[in-house]
Amino acid sequence: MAEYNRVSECVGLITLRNPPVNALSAAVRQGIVDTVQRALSDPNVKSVVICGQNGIFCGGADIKEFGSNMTGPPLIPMIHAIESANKPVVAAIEGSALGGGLELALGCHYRIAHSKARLGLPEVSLGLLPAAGGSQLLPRLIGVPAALNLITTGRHVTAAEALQLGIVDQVTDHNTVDAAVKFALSVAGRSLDPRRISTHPCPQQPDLDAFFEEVMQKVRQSARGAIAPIACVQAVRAAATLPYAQGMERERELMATLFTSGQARALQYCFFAERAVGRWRMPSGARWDTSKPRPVHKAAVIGLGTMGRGITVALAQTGLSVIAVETQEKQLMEAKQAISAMLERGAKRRGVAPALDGVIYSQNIQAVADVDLVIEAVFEDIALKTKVFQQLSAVCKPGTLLCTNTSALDVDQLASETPNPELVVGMHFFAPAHVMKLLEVVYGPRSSPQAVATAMQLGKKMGKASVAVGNCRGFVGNRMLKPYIEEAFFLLEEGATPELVDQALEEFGFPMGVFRMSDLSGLDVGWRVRKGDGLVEPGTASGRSARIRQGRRYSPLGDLLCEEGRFGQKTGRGWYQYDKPGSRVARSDPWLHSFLGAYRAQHGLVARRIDHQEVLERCLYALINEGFHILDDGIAAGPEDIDVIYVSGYGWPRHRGGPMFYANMVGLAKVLERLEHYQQLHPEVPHLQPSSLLRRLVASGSPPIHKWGEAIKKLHSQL
Ligand SMILES: C/C=C(\C)C(=O)SCCNC(=O)CCNC(=O)[C@H](O)C(C)(C)COP(=O)(O)OP(=O)(O)OC[C@H]1O[C@@H](n2cnc3c(N)ncnc32)[C@H](O)[C@@H]1OP(=O)(O)O
Repeated sequence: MAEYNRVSECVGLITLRNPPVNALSAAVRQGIVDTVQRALSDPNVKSVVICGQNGIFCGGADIKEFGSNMTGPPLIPMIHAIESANKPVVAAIEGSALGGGLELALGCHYRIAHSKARLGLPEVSLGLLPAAGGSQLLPRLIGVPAALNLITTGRHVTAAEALQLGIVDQVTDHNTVDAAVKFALSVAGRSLDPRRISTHPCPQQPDLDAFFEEVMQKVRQSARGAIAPIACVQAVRAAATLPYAQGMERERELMATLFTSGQARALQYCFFAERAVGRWRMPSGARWDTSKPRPVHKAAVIGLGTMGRGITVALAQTGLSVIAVETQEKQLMEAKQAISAMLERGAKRRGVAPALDGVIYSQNIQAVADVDLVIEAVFEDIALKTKVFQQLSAVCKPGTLLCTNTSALDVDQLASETPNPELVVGMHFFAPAHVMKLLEVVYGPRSSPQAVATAMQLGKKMGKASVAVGNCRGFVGNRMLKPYIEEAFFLLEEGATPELVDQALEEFGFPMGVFRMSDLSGLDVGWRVRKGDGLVEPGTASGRSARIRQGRRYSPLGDLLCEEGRFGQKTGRGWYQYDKPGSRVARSDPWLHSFLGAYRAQHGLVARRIDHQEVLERCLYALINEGFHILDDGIAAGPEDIDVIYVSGYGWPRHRGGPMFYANMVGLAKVLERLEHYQQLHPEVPHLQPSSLLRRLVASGSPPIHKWGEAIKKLHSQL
């Protein structure tokens, strides 16, 4: 797990070998301890180089070990032994040096990095802090503000930035190990005292108390309830104020609290879930590892409204050539300007040239004749989309994949209007499409595995968290959102205010509660959908019967606000009021409160006191319950798919792992009991009726989330 060789006669070369990322498993740690000892005791060795095999230095501690009893030598004494060695130790950093990997490098006396390497202390994103000395060493090396920035955000820096910050001593474009060996030879015999970071004083920070108070306030605000960023600040403060040994003790104490926390479990679950969704599978048995994607060199986007523009940018930024089609001349001109501006801004941010020449604009759908894949993003109207699909089928070369960016329409129905339904999939982007991480790849019963594989691969290229899901109304994300929003409306009828509901959800960790979100996205969006579903009626009727539509409880509150022209931020009024249309600062609106009072009186509803717990239970458990229906229906292959969708596209707080992980943490029996409780109180609300899968999982002993897949298979086979 760590190989030892002597090179250039007097350099001991230690190579970490633990594919794919040389994580510091027990065996690797043991290997390092043994090989360092060997190098230090070999009189022929004058200096030592540590590197990793296969172009990656080290991805840090082995995260898979965290859930089990840790064995093998601990990291901290291992790193201290390297630092206190009497021969120079040089880290040769290729690929990544992350977390414990960077801490290992900080224990070395010198660091040489390849120009393409990335370095960072991302422990915070796993609910932890750099507790192998990173929180104490990095501030001593690069100063408190820079170290705080890296440690509290977990961001990875390039080799160039690492050099500028003083994390590495040299950057090379050539063979890093060769450069490190040469360097190691050049420093052999030099005094190592100045190179031992733990002995450095932490650079002075003026107005220390005020500085840390301000940092803590900012971090608390952005953490939205996450505890690790706060512990990271506390640990760095210890580095700035305490001698090294005491700082290390503080680091250990803080880590002890984080290590066993539910948040750390949630965040580590997210890490693996994001990787697991790439291993997609369909109910037909088709899978990621047996389905070969088609090459996509040239793509097209049809319809250049907000979504089409974002999709064009996302595609062009991957280096594809894109034909962007919009039939309306004025709209095409506006889109061209907007897309160019987005590409320029993105390129500036990433320090590259904008891919302006990668996009060709056309008013004519014939221009897409030779593309490999088309993404249709026209107005959400089935007749219009059907017409576009028929045109595309006639125009495109054989084998072109036809993708629709619908958020609600039936992908299978569209597919059935084309001669090659196997080439049709949904690619459901989220606005703004070039920014939002999530992509739902929607397959119908006739979509070919190759079409799904191609869309998934393209999503990955665009940097999206791409999740393959089955076709149903709202797919996964929006289908689960519906009961969540409906419960929020019902809570208003029963006595809550938008402020109360939003506060409960924001304290839970959502960036915005239901109503502030609805004001941002526009109340008219849902109104149009409800009208299409035949749910909207004139608002004059009163009483309970006026609030039962299509046999179930219905709240017309959103419709009534739309009838008043209150569409949210864009009209300056919605669930809140705004200084002017387009303004973003929501203020409580007395009009809305009297409107709610009048509405309750009209319908004979008596307002009661509603607390945060009820808001959370009703909104979140209704959403989770729909998640169980989705699993039972086979629309999502596993709970990880649902959780990745919610964390990357719907603002579910990552430190709570996603809705299904949250249900697992709360306990399935408790979720079931609360749903049963609310269902008894609200029998006319079907979405509070516990899903049969939830009942069956509880009856089978509430298996932990990583065993749900197995349990679901078993339960289905018993049906
Ligand atoms: C205390 C805590 C300490 C001391 C720590 O060190 S905590 C760990 C800190 N390190 C990290 O957070 C790094 C995590 N890894 C990554 O960011 C990336 O994997 C990478 C940048 C190192 C490489 O990225 P990429 O090439 O895209 O590869 P994948 O991300 O797809 O990973 C490949 C497989 O390796 C598994 N993996 C990655 N890192 C670790 C790790 N530290 N421990 C265990 N396993 C790791 C990853 O899960 C992939 O496997 P599968 O899940 O696909 O089976």
